[in-house]
Amino acid sequence: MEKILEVKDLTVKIGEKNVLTSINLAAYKGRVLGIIGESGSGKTMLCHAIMQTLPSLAQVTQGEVLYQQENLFNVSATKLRAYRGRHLSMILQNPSTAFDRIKTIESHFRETLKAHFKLTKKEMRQIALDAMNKVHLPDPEQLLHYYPFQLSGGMLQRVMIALSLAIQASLYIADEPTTALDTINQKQVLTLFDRIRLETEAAMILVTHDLGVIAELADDVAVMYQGEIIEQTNVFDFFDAPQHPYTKKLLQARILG
Ligand SMILES: Nc1ncnc2c1ncn2[C@@H]1O[C@H](COP(=O)(O)OP(=O)(O)OP(=O)(O)O)[C@@H](O)[C@H]1O
Repeated sequence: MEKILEVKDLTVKIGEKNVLTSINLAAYKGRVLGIIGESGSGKTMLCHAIMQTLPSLAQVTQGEVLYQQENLFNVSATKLRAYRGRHLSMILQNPSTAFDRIKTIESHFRETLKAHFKLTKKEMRQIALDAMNKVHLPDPEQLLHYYPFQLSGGMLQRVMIALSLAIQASLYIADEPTTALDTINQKQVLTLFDRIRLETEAAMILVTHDLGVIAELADDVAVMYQGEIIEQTNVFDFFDAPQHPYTKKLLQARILG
């Protein structure tokens, strides 16, 4: 298995409080790592630490985030920006915040592609159309002229995924990507992630509250509790042989629920 990203012994504080304590995890090519845990357990902070977008109050007191062997805490801001747009892709819970409301969908594709590749307008247009077709957006030609506010949340989520596909990101970090969507769109987005993982062999980190999402997509699971990973295992052992009392409780709650 090819390791794309590794977090080593990472501790992050806000004030006196450890929001992340000694986190160790890895994301592998073609595999989905599901991160599950209750509200406030540090899942979003971990995504921010990986993307190097921690709030300014947060202080990294120890540890590393290694992308292809390079510690992201030590790379220059320019290189980091290039990595972020090109290799590490964050799929947000609320897609509307990721778009500029005064720019068309085509402008978003152009800006993203221009930042990383030398392409003609025609080539960029074709890449955008191909990516939108892959995520089953209806009438991509027409959509290129639309503004973000003219699209539904589910469609915007798919445009965001299409943007990551267009640049061929090698790691997708999705923080509760389906929470804001209705059931039909949730299902479509999950199916899409599964296809992307198979077709592109990208690594994925998928943060969720939802055990159903874990069951459907994850290959490996990390359980977070109060800023720590308390259990990390493959998805089969997670459901069939949970070790930690908190994990057992989490699974029990689902059976009862
Ligand atoms: N800007 C901030 N300033 C201070 N503390 C923060 C800030 N953002 C988050 N925290 C704290 O960091 C801890 C981890 O929060 P985080 O948002 O990562 O949890 P989470 O597991 O993603 O929760 P949720 O599932 O509700 O999104 C929490 O105790 C939270 O109160």
